[in-house]
Amino acid sequence: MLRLLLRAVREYRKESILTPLLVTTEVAIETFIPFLMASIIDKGITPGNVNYIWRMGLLLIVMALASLSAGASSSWFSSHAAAGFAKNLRHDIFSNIQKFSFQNIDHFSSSSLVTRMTTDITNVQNAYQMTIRIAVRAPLLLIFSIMMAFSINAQMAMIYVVVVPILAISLYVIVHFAYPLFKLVFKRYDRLNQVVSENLRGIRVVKTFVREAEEKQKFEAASKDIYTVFSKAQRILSLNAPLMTFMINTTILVISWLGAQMIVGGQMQTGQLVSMFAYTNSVLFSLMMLSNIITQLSQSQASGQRIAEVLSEVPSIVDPKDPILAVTDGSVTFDNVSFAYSTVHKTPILQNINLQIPSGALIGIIGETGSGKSTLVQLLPRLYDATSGEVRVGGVPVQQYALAALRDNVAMVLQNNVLFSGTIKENLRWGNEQATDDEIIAAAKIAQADEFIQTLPAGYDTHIEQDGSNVSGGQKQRLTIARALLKNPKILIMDDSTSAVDTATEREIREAFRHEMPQMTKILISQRITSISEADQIIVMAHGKIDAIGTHQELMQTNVIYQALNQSQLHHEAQAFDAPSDASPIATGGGDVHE
Ligand SMILES: Nc1ncnc2c1ncn2[C@@H]1O[C@H](COP(=O)(O)OP(=O)(O)OP(=O)(O)O)[C@@H](O)[C@H]1O
Repeated sequence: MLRLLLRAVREYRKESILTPLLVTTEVAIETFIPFLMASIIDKGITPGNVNYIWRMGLLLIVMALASLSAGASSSWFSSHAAAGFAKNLRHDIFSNIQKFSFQNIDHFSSSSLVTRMTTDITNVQNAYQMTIRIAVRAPLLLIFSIMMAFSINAQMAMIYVVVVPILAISLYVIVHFAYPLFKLVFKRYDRLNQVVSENLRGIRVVKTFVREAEEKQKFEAASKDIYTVFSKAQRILSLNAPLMTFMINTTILVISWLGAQMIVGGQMQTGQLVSMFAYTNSVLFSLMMLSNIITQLSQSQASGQRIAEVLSEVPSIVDPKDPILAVTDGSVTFDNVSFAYSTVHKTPILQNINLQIPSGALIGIIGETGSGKSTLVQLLPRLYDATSGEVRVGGVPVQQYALAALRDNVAMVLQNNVLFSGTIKENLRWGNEQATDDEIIAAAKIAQADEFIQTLPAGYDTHIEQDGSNVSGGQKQRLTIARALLKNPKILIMDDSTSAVDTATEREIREAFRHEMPQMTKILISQRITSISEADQIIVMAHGKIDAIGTHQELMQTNVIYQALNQSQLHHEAQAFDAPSDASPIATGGGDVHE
């Protein structure tokens, strides 16, 4: 784990090395100062040697200044190095996430990835700064002070041999119990992030369904969970402070008592006792620092592990060794394909799919919800890879293509596709950065988006808000279709992506597809029979299998599921027709069904 994280030090190596070097200088000078003080007292003050006091006093000031500047610069370098290290870590994680397949993202969940990129990185940044500065300073101060104390009075310094191991063992026990709780805290943070991001993304739905109170409850439960675990961990850690204080006071008491005896017995001088106090303070202070470091590092260890997990996650879908860069046509073959989302829970979502789609065909896919329609088409641009069997596009197994080439040629429009903040033109150019204005308008015309874009005050330069919140559901869908068309793909998949478009406009889109892009294979997934009834072939999916393939007429004759779907939709339409006009869900020409 450590090696993986430390790769992010990179250009901050110089600062990371300079910091401990400066800290060593600081500590070496700092521990020599009490020794000098003792000698000023015993050789200067006690015998009244003013000259000695001046000389040593001056040296003392120089040493104090040197220690101060070494300390200050080490502190500056350490914060600079830690901030840079965190910046690089963030960059590395983000770059790796960009390579993740859907499967990799499913593995972590997006809210957990957010916690890892924010809270966890801040923890590791603090830990790094601590490691290169205080984690060097504390043990050095401990060792140097013990050495100096032994050189002054070995008998008295023996007290450290008792105190240090007692504290070390108690610290180990405390951290041992606190560490698992900190690991748990971060899992709770994931949950909190999930609640918050879900709420913010769905704020309109929350308000429409008046679910604010429930959402608040969900948030409070997640927040309380963090509080409970965190305070339990802190309760264990809080044992640390009284233990330290007890040990410090006992040690000072023992040294005072022993020191008084020795001075009276003539085995020790006053200056030496003063410096022993100073070293005792340093030893105990460094132990306190060490205990803080250990507890802090134990918290950060959980964060480090979570970051390392993301960094070491191998993208499950990558380019092959000698990738094919061109897709020759839009034909599709599924050769005995089965698929399961998780390698752990192996329940197959698709089972033994065999399918041949000729290039340029218009294919409809229908089936009850959860029957595997979206899963089936997601295998084409390799959003997921088949668990067994082979998926071919243009006669070539999809795994043999360069991912960019494959995805440029297999465009997908999802039901809830996303628009980004920027102008309409900028959004459409996601499909093709080089697209001319004429090409953009042509694609928008096919997607039946041009008409409404022209009515907007700034036309194609109209600004789209984040998530496309200032356009209607149907307008958004038409823009995302235009964006996909600009790729000029060999295969266009529309996964329920006209669900919010009224039926008349939807028909115009289909007509435009037929006339303007006959070479392109078009795969339309829909819940509405009217959306796919004109397709060359319709695939009926049920429970992850193909139940039937045929034209609308054939399926109406032979397929029970298709007949049932048709029947229920006719029934719904009739009900809608009978209903009072202001309650009618049937949209009329040009309007969209709002989300
Ligand atoms: N990322 C995922 N991880 C695990 N299971 C999933 C995932 N996506 C879908 N599933 C499961 O796979 C099954 C098929 O889902 P899929 O989205 O392919 O169905 P669908 O026919 O497109 O449904 P709908 O018409 O409602 O969109 C469902 O049982 C669903 O719960």
